[in-house]
Amino acid sequence: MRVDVVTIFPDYLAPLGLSLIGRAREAGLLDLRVHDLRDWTHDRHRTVDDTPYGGGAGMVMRPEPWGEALDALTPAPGGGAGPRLVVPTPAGRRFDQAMAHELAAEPWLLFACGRYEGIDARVVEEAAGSGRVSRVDEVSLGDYVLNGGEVAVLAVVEAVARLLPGVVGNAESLVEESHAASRHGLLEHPVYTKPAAWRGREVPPVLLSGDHGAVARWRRDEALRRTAARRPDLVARLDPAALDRRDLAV
Ligand SMILES: COC(=O)c1ccnc(N)c1
Repeated sequence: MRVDVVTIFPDYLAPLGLSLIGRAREAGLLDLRVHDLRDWTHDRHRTVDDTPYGGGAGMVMRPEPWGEALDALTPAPGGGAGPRLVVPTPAGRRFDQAMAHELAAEPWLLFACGRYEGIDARVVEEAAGSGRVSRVDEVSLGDYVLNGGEVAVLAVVEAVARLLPGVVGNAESLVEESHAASRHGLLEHPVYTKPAAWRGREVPPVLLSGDHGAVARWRRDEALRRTAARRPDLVARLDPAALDRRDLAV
């Protein structure tokens, strides 16, 4: 997978050179390229923003640098499949594990990191109709505001890259975690490791019992309990299979 990121703070994406994602890049599983939007400015001050039409506080990112950047980084219409353009914004569609899987199936993603009050709306309109990108998604991590899209890109790239074959050592661990489809929308159960007793707190005895059926039932019950307590919204959408304990006869 190729991933391009356009930002006025390239150093913000440095963490993508570390650990799991860094190894994926070294292994050639992820071709990550970070670009400075100011490379597509032409004035002495390398200006990327201006005051908003209609008034109001803050500044808006100018369309010209973005237009030139996207033209430079995407194939001309008819020149082959372009990237899926992803624009992190509080006004976007909610990012979730299902979207992570959707994006992980793409051969090429291009992230546009907005700053200030956002990017001139014509940039996304122009890209969507340009024939240079496969589609455009404005994506939100949740109902809160950041100063820029870079932090969101770090989160989305990690959530997506870890799903690529070969990136996570034990693919099995991808199956068991919260929000994975296999968990029917339940949150993950509590996890424990040695020592069996720590500061007077014992690991739940069922986990030491060796009874795999009882462990599976305990984990399912704990996942349900947690989900009901922390995410009642997910309970409303629960897949009935999540409640079916017949499949726990391991
Ligand atoms: C500038 O971008 C944001 O503030 C942002 C991006 C994605 N998700 C959010 N919740 C905020």
